[in-house]
Amino acid sequence: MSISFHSCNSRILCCRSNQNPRLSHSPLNFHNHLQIVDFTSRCQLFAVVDQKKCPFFTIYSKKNADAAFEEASFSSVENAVEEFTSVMKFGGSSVASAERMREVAHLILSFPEEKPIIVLSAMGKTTNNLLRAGEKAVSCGFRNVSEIEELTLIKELHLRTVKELGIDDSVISGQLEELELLLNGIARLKELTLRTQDKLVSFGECMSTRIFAAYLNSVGTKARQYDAFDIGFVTTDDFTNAEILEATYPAIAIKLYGDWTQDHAIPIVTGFLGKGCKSGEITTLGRGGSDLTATTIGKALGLQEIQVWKDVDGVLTCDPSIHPGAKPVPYLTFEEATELAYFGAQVLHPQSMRPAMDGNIPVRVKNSYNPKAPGTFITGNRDMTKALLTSIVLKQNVTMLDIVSTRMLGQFGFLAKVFAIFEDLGISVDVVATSEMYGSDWQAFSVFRRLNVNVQMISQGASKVNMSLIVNDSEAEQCVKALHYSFFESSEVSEMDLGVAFNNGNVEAIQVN
Ligand SMILES: Nc1ncnc2c1ncn2[C@@H]1O[C@H](COP(=O)(O)OP(=O)(O)O)[C@@H](O)[C@H]1O
Ligand SMILES: N[C@@H](CC(=O)OP(=O)(O)O)C(=O)O
Repeated sequence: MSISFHSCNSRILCCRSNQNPRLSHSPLNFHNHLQIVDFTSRCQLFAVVDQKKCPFFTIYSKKNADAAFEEASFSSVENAVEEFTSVMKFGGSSVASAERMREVAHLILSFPEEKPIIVLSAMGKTTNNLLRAGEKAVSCGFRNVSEIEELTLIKELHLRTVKELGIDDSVISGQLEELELLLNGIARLKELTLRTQDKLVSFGECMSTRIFAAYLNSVGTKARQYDAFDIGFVTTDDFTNAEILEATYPAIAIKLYGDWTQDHAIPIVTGFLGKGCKSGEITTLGRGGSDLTATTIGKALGLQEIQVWKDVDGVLTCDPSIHPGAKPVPYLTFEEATELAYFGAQVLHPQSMRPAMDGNIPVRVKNSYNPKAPGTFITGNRDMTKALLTSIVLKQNVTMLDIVSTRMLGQFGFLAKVFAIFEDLGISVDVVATSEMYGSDWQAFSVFRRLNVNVQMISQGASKVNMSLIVNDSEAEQCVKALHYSFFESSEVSEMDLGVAFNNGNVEAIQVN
């Protein structure tokens, strides 16, 4: 068996949903976790949390919750919370300065009928600067920590912002002091573990939310800041890439609703952050994780809509930094959005659609710089009759492995053995194309033929929503532009424009990623 490695490839992906039957998501059944107990019109929320899974985290043990239920006649209500209508997440680019924060505040207050929960990311590129500061602290010597350029940038941005917003810097002075102390510790230890890294980056969201909540209060809009790790965002202890645990949903519903009923104030919640269920330490949900924070809150509270505010007019037909001609995609299904995110569309966090899908809650991707643009509306399913191609995603620097063996013919378990090796090495496999013998009899693409580009592999996703094509890295961006022109810019567009003729003759979906 010979194995050859092709490195420096790119995987190109255009995503188009086929007419999938409506995905049946049963809305989250609160009544497994959360009983609404109606005591003489006062509504209390009880959560039954498995203490074994989250030892440090107890709301009610099953026993005393059951006892409470027996005492009270309770009526469960459809939505756990009537009070909140939506969750609005604003990414780093939307809150990058004092001026942007003012714009976002104005945007929120321009929907008086809404009762939103706000999720914020760190300001601008603060997360990247925190990571770089941590890396420098490992080797700069503890006497030089205060000279780290990125630390200076972070301090200047946040102190300038509070000054320009007219709020007292005591809102973040403690955070900045603690940040410098942590960098000193990293410098003394000459070590930056993933656990420490999560604590380090958490300062970004902790500061942006404190500043924003203080600003809203200063302009007369009552707001309350929350660190997600303190209100029940319970995760695995997989630092830098933690997964949210089920216990999160009832916990945050209780906390946010409970506080609201005591004292109405707009919740301003840190995106991206959680707390490890065993360690009790701060974790992060993976880069771009604030999207997941927002959809988790949407599901937990059974909200009507989840809004993800970015610096682009929604999910676009390709990355605008590759092709400025990219256009907004008006509608997507959760499945399409997940595939696009998974295969590299930076615009959404790969895991973020799951809570929205589970709770069957629509997601709207909007542009905080151009709020009048309709954006992209993501739901369980959509009219596919006119859809030809949805979007093109490019994921660079993937490695393609050709496995050729005459002994593969008719052998069962061959691929299982191959994947067991990948599992042992901790390598995730994006796409697979198999045939009983090597190579493929795919016909060429007219677009690629015009570019004289050799497609090294084609693979259709199991979901039939996407098709991946492997080409050389050096040719990838021109392929994206040419495909984008063929499908989204030239007047005559047909499936045969791509000159695609697959074995089975039908073009379910083509990913140019
Ligand atoms: N298909 C796509 N549609 C929209 N944006 C995309 C796409 N692919 C990549 N992007 C990039 O994603 C960016 C928005 O995502 P992100 O940086 O996470 O925004 P934010 O920080 O505001 O949450 C855009 O500025 C754009 O450059
Ligand atoms: N600040 C974190 C979390 C996040 O989601 O940011 P943004 O919304 O700017 O993508 C990051 O940079 O990954």
